[in-house]
Amino acid sequence: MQRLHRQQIDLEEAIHLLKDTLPLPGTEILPLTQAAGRVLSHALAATVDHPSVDDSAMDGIACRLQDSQNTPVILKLVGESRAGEGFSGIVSPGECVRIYTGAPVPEGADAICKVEDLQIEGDQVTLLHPARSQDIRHRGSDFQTGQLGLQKGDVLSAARLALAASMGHREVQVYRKLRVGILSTGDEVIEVGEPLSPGQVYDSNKYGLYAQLLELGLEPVLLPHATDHIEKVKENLKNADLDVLLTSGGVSMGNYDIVRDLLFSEGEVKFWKVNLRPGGPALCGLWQSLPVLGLPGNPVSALVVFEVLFKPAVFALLERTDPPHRRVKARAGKAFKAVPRKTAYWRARLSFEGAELVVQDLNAPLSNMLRGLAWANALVVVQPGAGIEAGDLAEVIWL
Ligand SMILES: Nc1nc2c(c(=O)[nH]1)N[C@H]1C(S)=C(S)[C@@H](COP(=O)(O)OP(=O)(O)OC[C@H]3O[C@@H](n4cnc5c(N)ncnc54)[C@H](O)[C@@H]3O)O[C@H]1N2
Ligand code: MOO
Repeated sequence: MQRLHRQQIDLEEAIHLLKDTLPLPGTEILPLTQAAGRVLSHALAATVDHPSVDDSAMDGIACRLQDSQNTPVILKLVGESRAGEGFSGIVSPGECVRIYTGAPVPEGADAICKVEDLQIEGDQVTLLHPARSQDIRHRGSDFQTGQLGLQKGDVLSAARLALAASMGHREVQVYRKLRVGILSTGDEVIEVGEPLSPGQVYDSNKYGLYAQLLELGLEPVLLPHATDHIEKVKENLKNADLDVLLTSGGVSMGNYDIVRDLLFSEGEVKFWKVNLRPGGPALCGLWQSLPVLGLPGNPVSALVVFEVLFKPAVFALLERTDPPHRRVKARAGKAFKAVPRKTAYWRARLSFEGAELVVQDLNAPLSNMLRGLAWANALVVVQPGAGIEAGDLAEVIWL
């Protein structure tokens, strides 16, 4: 068995080691309708120019700029340019063409006067205000053929999917979703819905982690609950076809901490214990080449370690171009205490007081107090030995 003693490491190092333990998922090609929220595995370049021609930004008339500056002025209407069907002639001096938004600007014209600034009577158009060249959208002014529009690691938001379509892509190549097993351990942990005897607790971690995995765009796989016996755990892992395993419970100093025992006796431990509160006993390693992240059993610890360790590691693995967290500075409404040698992540509530962001403690400091986490919309980051006094500016992760 590997020695049960391990040096505590900092969170940044833990994120790095975990990232190096996770497998890079393969890729798949998806139609745009199935790609929302997925991460691009390749950059995307435009296959067309956008706009594809010089077109009008306004409904109005197209004319020559030099004909239209001394208003009012009367121009002769000689035709029409509609979106999809342009005017085939040339706009000569003193002439104009009716034009609509998105329609090609005809040859000879270099300015647009919008319909609100015109009076049209038969083929006589009176411009009440000068036409503007700025109301022409030039070919390729949004993007040109070959120009990179999206990068590897970009998450496909609504606007990016729209951009992909606009650039001419019906399908995109994205990372497959990692299949992540969720395994709860602990003899006292029972399924919600069953009668609860004293000393038992409902399995909340399973559901919290399930939702966190969905939010992260991964595929959660619920495994049957394991009792505190190593053989049972191994049995549950058979045929599970996983890329990664998240366990909860059984990683601390108890005699029945089976995840810890499994990795130390039969696996390869990458790290055990992180300078973190909550979540100090987090454990990471390989078991039969399966990456395992052992989350502490305490419900707040399990979900916070997912948020501050697992999530950033997945972002780094996929080289996502967005940061895993929105970090802001906020005025502390109350003091937040430091923990010796550990970075603390206190559950808190962030809100605007006037123009200022203020962060309040939720008075639920213990790692079994799920109510506090459920109300929290922020984590206050307190560096070791550097407590935050009421009124100080605090570093905050906005959840
Ligand atoms: N002597 C020491 N004891 C403990 C230490 C330590 O450093 N020295 N660390 C403490 C910290 S910090 C944490 S966090 C916990 C982590 O313990 P485990 O990961 O081994 O978890 P368990 O002992 O199995 O359970 C802890 C706690 O959480 C409840 N639990 C477990 N699973 C679930 C679940 N799926 N849903 C809801 N609640 C769950 C369990 O009933 C326990 O109350 O260790 C400390 N001890
Ligand atoms: O650090 Mo343990 O994770 O609560 O309380």
